[in-house]
Amino acid sequence: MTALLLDDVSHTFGTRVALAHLTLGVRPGRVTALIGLNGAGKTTALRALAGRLRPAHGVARVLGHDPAGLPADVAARFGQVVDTPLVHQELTVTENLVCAARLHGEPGRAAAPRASAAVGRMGLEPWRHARARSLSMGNRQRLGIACATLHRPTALILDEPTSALDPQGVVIVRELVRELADDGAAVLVSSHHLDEVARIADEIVVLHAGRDVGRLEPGGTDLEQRFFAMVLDADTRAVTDAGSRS
Ligand SMILES: Nc1ncnc2c1ncn2[C@@H]1O[C@H](COP(=O)(O)OP(=O)(O)OP(=O)(O)O)[C@@H](O)[C@H]1O
Repeated sequence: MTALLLDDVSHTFGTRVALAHLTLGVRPGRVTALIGLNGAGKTTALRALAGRLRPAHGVARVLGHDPAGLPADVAARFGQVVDTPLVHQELTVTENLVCAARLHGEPGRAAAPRASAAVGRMGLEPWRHARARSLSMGNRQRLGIACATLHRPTALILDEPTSALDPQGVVIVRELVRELADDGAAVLVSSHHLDEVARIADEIVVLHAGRDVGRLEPGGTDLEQRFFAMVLDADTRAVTDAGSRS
């Protein structure tokens, strides 16, 4: 079964095309990376899966359901960090994690140990009792990822999860994502960093101007060169198509 699905999804903001006929699916146990230049459409694709945007055309599905109205038992198996993390600024790190555990259906007695384990896992011990609003950007990102993953989701979407992280945080997130996938989760992650996603992804989808313009083999060589060749080729085709229409 495809756990995360975008089927022929298109969306525009005014005249600006954000997504054009994007189809992709992530199966359990797989990590798919969406890679593209600024404005390529990565966040829009993830917002459609997070239920934050209803695409003008096409279908988004999380574990077989419309993400805008996930049943509670399905929401409890889903994790996401898209746009801003679901973190309450006035709560402490531990309180946020307990809250996230409860929201994802953990019984009361299990929430505190889950929160404690997540604090350790994400390297947040020194800030365990700090309010979220006082955290640095990187630690806020660590907390957001912890809140989205401490219930061990079977479907997970992460929008640029390492953008604010130091090298230690990058390794922590890399190992966490790979571990969840190896335990059977379907993970869709967006990034600008080819070398980073090449280490965790089973498949790399190149998005450009809202379109899927090709796939890169994570273990392949010259990824950067091949990425730019795909983007250039897509731009050349777009200009040629526009010319032949006029
Ligand atoms: N709320 C919005 N209103 C208007 N235009 C939008 C909105 N959200 C996205 N866009 C436009 O849609 C296109 C895709 O944006 P999106 O944020 O999905 O790209 P991205 O690949 O995530 O970019 P980045 O790497 O910079 O985060 C861009 O041209 C962007 O300007």
